[in-house]
Parts: sequence; structure tokens; C-alpha cells
Amino acid sequence: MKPIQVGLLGFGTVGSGVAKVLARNAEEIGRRAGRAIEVKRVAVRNIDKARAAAPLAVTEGLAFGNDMQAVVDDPDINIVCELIGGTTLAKDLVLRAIANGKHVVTANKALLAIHGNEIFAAAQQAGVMVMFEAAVAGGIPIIKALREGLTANRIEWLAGIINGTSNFILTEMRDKGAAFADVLAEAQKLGYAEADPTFDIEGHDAAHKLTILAAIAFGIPMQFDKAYLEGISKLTREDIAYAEELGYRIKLLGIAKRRANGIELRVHPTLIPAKRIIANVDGVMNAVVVQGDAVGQTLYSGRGAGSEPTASAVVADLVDVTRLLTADPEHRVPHLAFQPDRLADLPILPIAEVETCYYLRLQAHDQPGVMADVTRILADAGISIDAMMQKEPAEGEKIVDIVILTHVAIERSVDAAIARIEALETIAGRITKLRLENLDR
Ligand SMILES: NC(=O)C1=CN([C@@H]2O[C@H](COP(=O)(O)OP(=O)(O)OC[C@H]3O[C@@H](n4cnc5c(N)ncnc54)[C@H](O)[C@@H]3O)[C@@H](O)[C@H]2O)C=CC1
Ligand SMILES: N[C@@H](CC=O)C(=O)O
Ligand code: NA
Repeated sequence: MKPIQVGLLGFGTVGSGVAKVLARNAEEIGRRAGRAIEVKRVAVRNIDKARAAAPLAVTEGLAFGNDMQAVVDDPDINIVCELIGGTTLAKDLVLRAIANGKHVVTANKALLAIHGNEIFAAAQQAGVMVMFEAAVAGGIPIIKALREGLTANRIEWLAGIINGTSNFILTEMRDKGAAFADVLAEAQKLGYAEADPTFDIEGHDAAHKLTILAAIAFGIPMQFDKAYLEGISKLTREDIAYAEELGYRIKLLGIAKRRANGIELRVHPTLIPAKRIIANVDGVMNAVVVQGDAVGQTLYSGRGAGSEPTASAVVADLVDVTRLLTADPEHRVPHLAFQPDRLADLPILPIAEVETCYYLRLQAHDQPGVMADVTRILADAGISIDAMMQKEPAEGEKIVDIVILTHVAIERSVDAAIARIEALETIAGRITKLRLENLDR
């Protein structure tokens, strides 16, 4: 049978990894897919740079060029593989490929989180597949698991470490005392970071991925603009150390939770009990915990970024598309796991409505009555305390750090209580608020 012809857009970290994996495992992949999968053309910005990104044995047979549209318009190409990133050119090329009746495989989470509704509608109408396993948690087959393996379940919530760069930074800072900027530079060198690394450290990338996961888990449209996001750049060494002392690890988590009145969709640094497996997922590794009503909790872990781990997911999609090429579009798994005309209109809840536990760090003047005032304000707001820790003041200092862990509370009540506590004369400066998830409900 004639090989499937792939047009690669982009030959950077991921694109070159795809070419390497396809070349190295051609025999196995062909046996699985039923026919060979070949890269027919590659379009890049800089051909010399692209050629240098993989060994000669991989690149010598590849037709490199600069013209992205020519690849998308090439009548011999069956699958366009978009690996350039960004949301403008990538969007135009993907929509053009779809209009040309070509299937698309992409690793671009920003593109799908922001323009996914339009792209999937276009694909549906054209009867083509848009596959995106690499867009969430790199090599972990989490899209496959949610769309297919867990399809019997009503998903209650999911929570994941879904940005490799920030997990790498947090781990290196904790284990080696490394400086934030140095570890970020290392993550960039290793090909983990986005073209603009603020996407990684400020939570945008995780929120893009969470938006996609929530759409598939709950059967809702992509709603990236409603996701709450907070990154790791403001985390302090004190908070990381205090969390450890209390038996918790701080991870940048993406959390999507079904509530009676809507969906929580939030990315932020989160304390997790250190004994949980996910709390021990370190470095570039990602992990996603999914709570389904029938199966209970399942956990998926693996490399969330990097050349070949991400290529593993891209190539898996190429194989899936190849296998399903001749299937009636009605018999394929729906893009968002639910039939497109059955997506639910559930609202995304504002962060003030979120219910979780909290870590509060206060700086207080070391004098009698402070704790009584603080606990009274929390009690008045209906917030119950789970644990409290008071640090000894440093030599000659009159200010002490007090850390409070709360039971589950509504964020707006916590914020109101914080405002009242900060107004106390005995409290110095602002209170640090972090969210805490036990991941057991
Ligand atoms: N690096 C990683 O670990 C992962 C990356 N991704 C996603 O994969 C996509 C690609 O990422 P990387 O390979 O890391 O990026 P990269 O920067 O290493 O490679 C991008 C490639 O696209 C080409 N390109 C970019 N803009 C272009 C333009 N305007 N015109 C022509 N060529 C252009 C570049 O020449 C280069 O070959 C992005 O959407 C990224 O978010 C997804 C999962 C993991
Ligand atoms: N920049 C991303 C790459 C994979 O999606 C990350 O660090 O996770
Ligand atoms: Na994946």
C-alpha cells in the first residue's frame, strides 16, 4: 500500500524528534499502522538550522523548504503536522489544511485552547481529524485515556502537573537550592520551555492544557479566557520550606473540578500532601490524577516535555489517523470525546467561588492577643483551622511568621477574612495565600 505522506511544519525540538522517531521505528510503526508513514516535505524558517537538528541519516532524505503554504496545499500530503507553535500563522495553516481536506496533527495547546472551537467545527464539517495528544502532558497518553479509556465515567475532577518547565524549576530549586533564572535557562537549553518562557512560569501553558483537558473531561467548549491562572514566579523559599515542614510539597497544579453550579478551572501553586505520589513527581515529569465515578482515581505520569517524549505522542496520532483514514467520519472518536452537538453549557466558576483548603502566612508582632484576634476573624468567617505553626522570631526581631492551614472554605470568605486580618495593628505587611488540595475528595 502507498505510504501515508506527512507534511511537517516546523523542525525544532518537536519536529526533529518526530523525524527521528519515525525513522528509527519505521518498521514497528508500519506494522502497527498497516502502512508506512513517511515525511514528504518539511517547511521551516531556517533550513540550515533545521538540517542540523537531526543526524544526517534522518535528514538526508527529507525535502526542506520555507514555504509553509505549499506544504499545506500539496495534493500528495495526507496529514499536516503543525509543530511551529503560536496562534496566528499556525491557525491560518491548520484551517487551510482542513479546508484542503487534510488531517492535522498538532502539539500546539495554545492554538487549541484559544481557537479550538473554531478549528474542531471546521474539521467536523470537512470530515477530517485534528489530533493533539502531544498538546497536553507531552508523551503521556492522557488525551487517549480521557477520550477513550475512561469513557464510561462521569469525571468528577482532574488535577495535574502539566508544565514540565515549572516543575523542573521547582524541583531544582528545592533539591539543589538552584536560582530560578539559572534553572529556567537550563530548561530552555533542554528544549522544555515555550518560545516565550513566561507562558511556562506564569501558568499560561498549564492553563492552555487544562482548558483542553476540561473540555474532554466534561464535554464543554474550550474556555481558556475563563480559566484562573497564577504562576510560580512569586513563590518564596520560606513558603516552600514551611510547606515541607508541615508535610506538603508545592506544585504548579492545573485543577478542573465539577461542582453543582459549574466547573472550577484553575492553575496555581498548590500544596499537596508529600505522601501523595503526584507530590513526588519531579523534574520535567508530568502527572495527571483523574477522579471518575466508576473507576475511582487513576494516575498518569511521564515526561511532559522534550523532543522524543513529545514526538512519541505526535507519532501515536499519526498512526491513529493512518488507521482511521478510511473510516466513516461518524465512526471516529469525537474530537472532544463528546458528540459536538452534545457539548454542555456549564459555566466556569469565578475564582471567588472556588472551594478548597488554604495555606496562610502572616507576619505578626510578637505580642499577646494576636492569635486570639486572628482565630476569631477566621471563625467569624466560618473558616476552620486545620493546623497552625508559629516560628520563633530571629535574634533581635519582633516579627514572627505564623502559618495557618485551613479546612475547606470558599475563596471569597477567605479573602474577606484576610482583609480583616491585614487591617489588625498587630499584623505586618500582606498575608501570603496559597491553595491546598488533599486530592482525596
Ligand atoms: N518543546 C516541547 O517539549 C513541547 C512543545 N510543544 C509544542 O510544540 C510546538 C513546537 O515546539 P518546539 O518544537 O519546542 O518549538 P521550536 O522553537 O523548537 O521549533 C519551532 C519550529 O517551527 C519553525 N517556525 C516557527 N515559527 C515559524 C514561522 N513563522 N515561519 C516558519 N517557520 C517557523 C521554526 O523554524 C522551528 O523549526 C509548540 O506549539 C509547542 O508549544 C508541545 C509539547 C512539548
Ligand atoms: N513548555 C512546555 C512544553 C510541553 O508542553 C512544558 O514545559 O511543559
Ligand atoms: Na499527551
